[in-house]
Amino acid sequence: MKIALLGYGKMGKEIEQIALQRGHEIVLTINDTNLEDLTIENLSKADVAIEFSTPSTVLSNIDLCFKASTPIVVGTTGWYAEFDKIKERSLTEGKALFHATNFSIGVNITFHINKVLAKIMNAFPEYEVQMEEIHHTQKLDHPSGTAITLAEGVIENLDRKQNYADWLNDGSNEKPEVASDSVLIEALRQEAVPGTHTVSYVSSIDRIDLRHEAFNRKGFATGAVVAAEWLKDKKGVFTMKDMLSF
Ligand SMILES: NC(=O)C1=CN([C@@H]2O[C@H](COP(=O)(O)OP(=O)(O)OC[C@H]3O[C@@H](n4cnc5c(N)ncnc54)[C@H](OP(=O)(O)O)[C@@H]3O)[C@@H](O)[C@H]2O)C=CC1
Ligand SMILES: O=C(O)C1=N[C@H](C(=O)O)C[C@H](O)C1
Repeated sequence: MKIALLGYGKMGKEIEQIALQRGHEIVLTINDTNLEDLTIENLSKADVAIEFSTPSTVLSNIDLCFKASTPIVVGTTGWYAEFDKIKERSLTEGKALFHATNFSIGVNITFHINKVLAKIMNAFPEYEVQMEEIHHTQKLDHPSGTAITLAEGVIENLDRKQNYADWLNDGSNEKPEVASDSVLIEALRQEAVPGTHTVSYVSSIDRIDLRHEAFNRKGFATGAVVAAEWLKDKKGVFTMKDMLSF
C-alpha cells in the first residue's frame, strides 16, 4: 500500500519502520516543517493516511483526508470532544475512518478485562476505583486517551461511577477531592515513559491492580499499520473492537 504519514515524530517514525518491514511504501511524510506538501492532491496519491500529529492539528488533517477521499487511521488523542461530528460527517459523506486511543493489542485486551472487572465490582462497594496514567514529559494532553477509554469502560459497567475527574499531578498540587460518583485519573509525566496505565480497586484491607506497561512504541505502531491494511477498501467508522476477534 502507498501510505501517507501525517505526523512524523516519535510515532510517525516508528510506523514508517513497521510499514516498510510489512512491504508498504511511504509516499508522504508531514511534520511542522513541510506543511506546504499537505495538499489534497498529494493525499489523493496515497491508499491510506496514518495520522499521529497533535490535538490541535488532527481535525484539519481528517478534513483534508475526507476531501481527498483518502481512508484515514487516526491515533492522535485529545480531540474526542469532536468525535460525534466527525463520525456523522464520515458516514454522511461515505468516507473511511479508523480511530483508536490505543492501537496495541495488550492495551485492547486490558480494555476488555477492565469492563469485566468493573461489572464484578458492582457487588463489592467496599472497593474504591482509581486510575493512574504515566507518560513521557512531551505529551500534550491529559488524561491520556487510553485512560479516558478505561474510565469510560468503568463508567459503563460500574453503577456507582458516572463520570471521571482529571488530575495532572506535577508535584505542585494536592490530590483533589472528587464526588463519590467520579473516577479520579491521576496523570504523571516522567522522562521517556511510552505509556503505563493502572486501574486500581482499593479497600481498607487490600488492593487489586489492572496494569498495562508499554516497554516501547512498537505495539502502537504495529497496530496502526495493521489497522491501515484492514481499512483498505472499506467505508465507515471503525475502531479496534471491529478488527479484533474478542
Ligand atoms: N493511539 C495510539 O495508540 C497512540 C497515540 N499517540 C498519540 O499520537 C500523537 C502523536 O504522538 P507522538 O508521535 O508521540 O508525538 P510527536 O510530538 O513526537 O509527533 C507529532 C508530530 O506531528 C507533527 N505535526 C505538527 N503539525 C502537524 C500538522 N499540521 N500535520 C501533521 N503533522 C504535524 C510534528 O511536527 P514537528 O516535530 O515539526 O513539530 C511531529 O512530527 C499524540 O496525540 C499521542 O497521544 C501516541 C502513541 C500511541
Ligand atoms: O502520547 C503518547 O505517547 C501516547 N498516547 C496515547 C494516549 O493518550 O493514550 C497512547 C499511548 O499511551 C501513548
